[in-house]
Amino acid sequence: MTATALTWAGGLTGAWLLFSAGRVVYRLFFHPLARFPGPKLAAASEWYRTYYEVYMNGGLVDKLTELHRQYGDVVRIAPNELHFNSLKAYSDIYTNGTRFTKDPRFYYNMHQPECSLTFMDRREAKTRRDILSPIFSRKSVLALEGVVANKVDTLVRNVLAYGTAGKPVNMHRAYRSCALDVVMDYCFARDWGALNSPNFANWLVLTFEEAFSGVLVLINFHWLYYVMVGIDAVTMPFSSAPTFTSIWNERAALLKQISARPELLDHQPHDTIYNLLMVPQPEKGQPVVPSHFSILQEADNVMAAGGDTVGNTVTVGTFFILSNPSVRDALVAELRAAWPDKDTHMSYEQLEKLPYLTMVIKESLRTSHGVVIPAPRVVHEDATIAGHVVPGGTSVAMGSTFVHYSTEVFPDPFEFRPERWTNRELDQYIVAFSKGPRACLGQNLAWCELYLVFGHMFRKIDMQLYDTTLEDMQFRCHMTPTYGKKQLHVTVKEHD
Ligand code: HEM
Repeated sequence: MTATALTWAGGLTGAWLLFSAGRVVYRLFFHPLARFPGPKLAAASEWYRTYYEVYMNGGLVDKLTELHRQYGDVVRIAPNELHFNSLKAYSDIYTNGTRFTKDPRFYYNMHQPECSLTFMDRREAKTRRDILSPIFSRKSVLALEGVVANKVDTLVRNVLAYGTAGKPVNMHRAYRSCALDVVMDYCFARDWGALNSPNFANWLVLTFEEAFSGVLVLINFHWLYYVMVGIDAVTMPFSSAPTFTSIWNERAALLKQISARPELLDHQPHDTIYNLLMVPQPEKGQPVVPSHFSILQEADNVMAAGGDTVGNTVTVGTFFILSNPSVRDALVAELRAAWPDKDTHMSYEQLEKLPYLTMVIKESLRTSHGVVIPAPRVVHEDATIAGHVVPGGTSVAMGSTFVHYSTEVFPDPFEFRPERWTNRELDQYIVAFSKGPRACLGQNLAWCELYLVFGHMFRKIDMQLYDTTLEDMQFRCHMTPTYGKKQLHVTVKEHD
């Protein structure tokens, strides 16, 4: 290197160091959030949050619990971000009437910017929700209940086969296979067949298992996405193994066919999301058909949103029911009394009327949390959240665990106690589906799945925990909770 080049390099490094030091001083003393409590390192740099999210492998939520104990109900967790811990704050941030929008730092970096989950513009988000809502309405779910019931029958049959063979079953994968098969059929009229894969180890179930643990890495180091796409493009021609890209390509080909021959939409076994997305609906704000890129992203989104979440809820619920004999006995007794002959049909609407089953499901949602990472929202103009005046431009959030473990409403929050739900006032504190204008769009479908899976599994199968302890249910806080490698295993035999 020549002397001139060295001088330039030294000068640029010096300028960068000076700029960085000035920025830290600004953030610590002059930034609009400087008056909020929290660790100085968090106020100085985004790397603090990244450290806990990525290097501590989904450890941010545990750290936030510690920080709230130290600093109170609001903590500055990054130069421009606040995290809250109070019931009032949750309602101020997320419920109806909020004007806050999704934070691009988080949602844009998922690299799916044109789907219901990630639209940041409120109008675009509302339009897409209005378009998709009919397929996820209670009416549609009841009309397509057979799709769900069919997968649940396969789940029960295939799980029982392990009992006949005298082998334990990986229930976490069995449940996630069921949820994936439901979403594939319900949204795309496609028989995916994950439930028929040996050991419930379908490649897509395994891929999601890996992908959910990696979401926070991708959000923090978003350039990695392009590396992954590049690797996929180079390796795909030499491999016959299916990937996300192959599903994308297959769907893209289907969209082309539908565009050329819209009558194909009438020849599916039942309506799918394409019936709603592939036609103009000006009255709902969709004057023209969205781009294929956007429709493909939506397809990926519902596929991801519907599998892991339902699977986690039934896994966690099953573990706690089996660990608490009094809960299991009460649930089985209720199901037997209402459904003496298990070979007769039992519908979603009949199961919904069972009070103990309903309380078990609510407790399972509370202890599995839905999306566990605090979902960040941007405050555009100065706003008051739980009595704190928050300057416009700030990113605010509150994770679902902070509601679900609040001792104010849930005494002994780490205990699995379905009876607590006899108090219907508590229903407002189930936030597994989030709340307000961006709450889960698929929650009617999710409730139907939860009733049918819990109802049929516990009426028809006698399960015992196999080599699974409370320790295996400890989760890391990635986007959804992710559990250890051992996973929930049970031994099974048929109930009479
Ligand atoms: C127990 C099951 C489920 C839970 C706990 C759950 C939870 C959630 C949560 C917490 C959100 C908000 C995420 C955020 O604010 O970033 C969400 C959004 C969403 N969920 Fe679910 N979900 C479940 C099942 C499903 C199913 C079965 C589907 C559809 C097949 C679905 C589709 C969606 C969609 C499309 C969104 C985006 C909504 C928007 O941003 O406007 N979910 N879900």
